Amino acid sequence: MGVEFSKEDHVAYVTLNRPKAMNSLDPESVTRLAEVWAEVAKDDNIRVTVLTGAGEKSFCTGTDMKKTPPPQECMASIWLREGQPIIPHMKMWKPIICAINGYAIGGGLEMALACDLRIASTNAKFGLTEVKVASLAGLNGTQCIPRAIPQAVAMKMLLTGEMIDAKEAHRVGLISDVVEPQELMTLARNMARKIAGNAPLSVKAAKQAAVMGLDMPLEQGIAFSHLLWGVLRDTEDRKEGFTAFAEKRAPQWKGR
Ligand SMILES: CC(C)(COP(=O)(O)OP(=O)(O)OC[C@H]1O[C@@H](n2cnc3c(N)ncnc32)[C@H](O)[C@@H]1OP(=O)(O)O)[C@@H](O)C(=O)NCCC(=O)NCCSC(=O)/C(=C/c1ccccc1)CC(=O)O
Repeated sequence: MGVEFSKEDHVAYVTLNRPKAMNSLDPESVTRLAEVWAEVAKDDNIRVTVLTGAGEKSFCTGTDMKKTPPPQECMASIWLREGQPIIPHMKMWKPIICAINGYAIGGGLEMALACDLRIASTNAKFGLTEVKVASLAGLNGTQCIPRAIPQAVAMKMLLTGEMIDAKEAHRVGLISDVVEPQELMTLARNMARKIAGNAPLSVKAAKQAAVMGLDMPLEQGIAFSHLLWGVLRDTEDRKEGFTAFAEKRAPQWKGR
């Protein structure tokens, strides 16, 4: 199976599973990913997702260039019917952690950029290499990489197609943590459990405020954030959070 999907303790694990092809995305994997993200979005038991790749060499090297023929349909009809194939399916207020276990190239790095947290193993390498194969980092790369890291480094990556290693990615802030390959999933699981242990509506609101606020002037962002706080103010979970603190016990979240 090109994509594995499992759930444990409010955490979903999505694993790209074509290690012999560096976990590149063939058409079947793209279709399956859309189904998996739809399930993640609608399952109230899932509070956070870890996206990773099988094996130790590669997270994902983007489009499977050997198994992806040009579609028979013209772009206009595809675009006006369903839009983009990958990133829109990842749009949700539940956080996604990308555990990058090797190469994150082309569409692979673009998927990582669509995640909220990026952690990587020491052997990871990052590149938007589409210009080397006469294509474009058109899933989100041309827009998200200059917003994620300093512009000079972003433009160098976009225009040369050169890769950067995990140390450099950490230095420029593309990833938050770098660990030895054998420690990556432990870190991902611990991070996911920490997030899943927090109040689910608060976590979603924090993501919504941060993501939507990035496109707003500061004053509007702060006003939006305060209104979101107001939305949470009267929830059962907020009362439970304050009561549990006073009673020195762990809170029991209901997600309402
Ligand atoms: C990652 C590499 C640098 C690794 O090199 P290495 O020498 O270590 O290993 P290889 O022998 O090269 O790889 C092993 C095995 O895997 C196959 N492989 C690797 N990547 C791909 C791939 N992307 N497609 C198909 N097959 C792949 C490789 O052929 C080997 O197979 P074998 O010979 O054993 O049968 C190196 O592999 C490398 O450079 N890979 C290509 C990375 C790349 O260029 N990625 C960008 C792809 S384009 C893209 O992602 C796009 C996304 C997109 C944008 C906008 C809208 C939709 C999609 C652009 C697009 O689709 O147009």
